[in-house]
Amino acid sequence: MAFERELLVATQAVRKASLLTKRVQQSIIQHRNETTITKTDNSPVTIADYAAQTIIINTIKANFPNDSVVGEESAEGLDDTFVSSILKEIHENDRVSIDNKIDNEVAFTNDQFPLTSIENVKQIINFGDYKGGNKGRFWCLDPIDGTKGFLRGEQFAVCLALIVDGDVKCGVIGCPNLKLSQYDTAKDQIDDNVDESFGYIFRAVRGQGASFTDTVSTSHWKPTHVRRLQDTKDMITLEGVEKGHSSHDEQSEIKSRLNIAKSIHLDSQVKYCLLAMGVADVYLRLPIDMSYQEKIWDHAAGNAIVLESGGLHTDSLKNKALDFSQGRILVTKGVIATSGPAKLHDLVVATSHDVISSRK
Ligand SMILES: Nc1ncnc2c1ncn2[C@@H]1O[C@H](COP(=O)(O)O)[C@@H](OP(=O)(O)O)[C@H]1O
Ligand SMILES: [Mg+2]
Ligand SMILES: [Mg+2]
Ligand SMILES: [Mg+2]
Repeated sequence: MAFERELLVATQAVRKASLLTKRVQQSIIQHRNETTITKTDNSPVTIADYAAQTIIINTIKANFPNDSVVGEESAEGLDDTFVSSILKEIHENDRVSIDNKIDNEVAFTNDQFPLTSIENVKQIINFGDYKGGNKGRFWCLDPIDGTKGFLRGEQFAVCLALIVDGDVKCGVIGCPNLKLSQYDTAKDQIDDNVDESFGYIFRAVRGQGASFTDTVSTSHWKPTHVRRLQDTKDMITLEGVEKGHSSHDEQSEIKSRLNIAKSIHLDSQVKYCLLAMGVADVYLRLPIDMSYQEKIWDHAAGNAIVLESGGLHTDSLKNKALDFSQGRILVTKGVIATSGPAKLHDLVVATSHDVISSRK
C-alpha cells in the first residue's frame, strides 16, 4: 500500500505528541506566565506547542532524514530558560508516559538529533521552516492547532500532513480532549469500554479511505464516513469558538437562510474530524478580514480526512478546491467543508458568497 510507512510514522509521532500535550495541559494553564508567550502576530504559543513540534520533527527526521517540514513554530527569539523547559517537558514525558507500548518499528530519535541540548532542540524546531510549494514532498505540521482552546482547557488538535507535488496525500489528527461518547451520533461507532482519557486519532491516505481509533489503544481503526442528510433543516454546523477567527454573525445569517438550527462550536481541526465521522454536516469559516492569510497547516490534515470520508472542502467565496501548493500560505478567502453531495456544498458556498458580498 502506498504511504504505509509514512502513515505508521505519522500516527506514532502524533500519538506521542498527543499524550504529552494532554498530560501537561492543566499545568500549562496554571503556570501560564512561565509557560506561554505571545508571538509577534499577537497569538499565544506554549511550551506544549514547541514540545510537540520537537517530538514530531524528530520522529520525521529519524525515519525520513531527507524530508522537509513546514511547521508552524520557530525557535527564533526563544531564551535558553524557556527552551530548557521545553526539553525538560519532553524528557519528563518519556519518563512518565503511559506510552511504553509504542510501536518499536518507529524510531523517535536518532544519533544525529539526540535531544540532549538546548541548541539541539532549537535546531529541530527550526527544521520546520521549509517554504512549501508545488514540487517534491514535505510534511506540514501544526503541533497544537487551537492553542487558544488548549489554554481554555478545551479542544485542540495535533495535526500532521504529507504533501507531495502540492497535493495532500496523508493526514493525521490527534484530538486528545475529544470525548465521542458525548455525541449521540458517534456513540454507536465507539466500543463500550473505550478509554477516552487521551481522546482519539483520525487519519487518512488519499485513495485509501479515512479511519479513527482511541489514542490509548491505537488499534481497532474504524472507517469514517460523512452522513448525507436530505434537508438542511436537519443539519448541524461546526464553527470555531474564537470570534476573532471567523465571522460568527455572517455564519448565523447563512444558517438562518438554510434553516439550520443547530451548531457545535469548538476549537481546532477537531471540527474536520466530527464532520468526517458524521456528527455534524457543515463547517463554516468565513473570513472576518479579507486580507487574512490562512496557513496550510491549519487545514492540510483535515483536507485528506474530510475528502476521504466523502466530504467536500473549498474556499467560502468561489467554491474552489483548496490549493496546498502555493507555499506556507493557503491562498483562499475563508474555508467551507460539507458532507456533500456537490449540490448541497454549492448551495452553502453560494449562500456564503451572497452574505459576504453584501458587506458594506
Ligand atoms: N484572524 C484569523 N482568521 C482566521 N484564522 C485565524 C486568525 N487568527 C488566527 N487564526 C488561526 O486559527 C487557528 C485556530 O482555529 P480555530 O479558531 O478553528 O480553533 C489558529 O491556529 P493555532 O491555534 O494553531 O495558532 C490560527 O492559525
Ligand atoms: Mg498558532
Ligand atoms: Mg493552527
Ligand atoms: Mg498551532
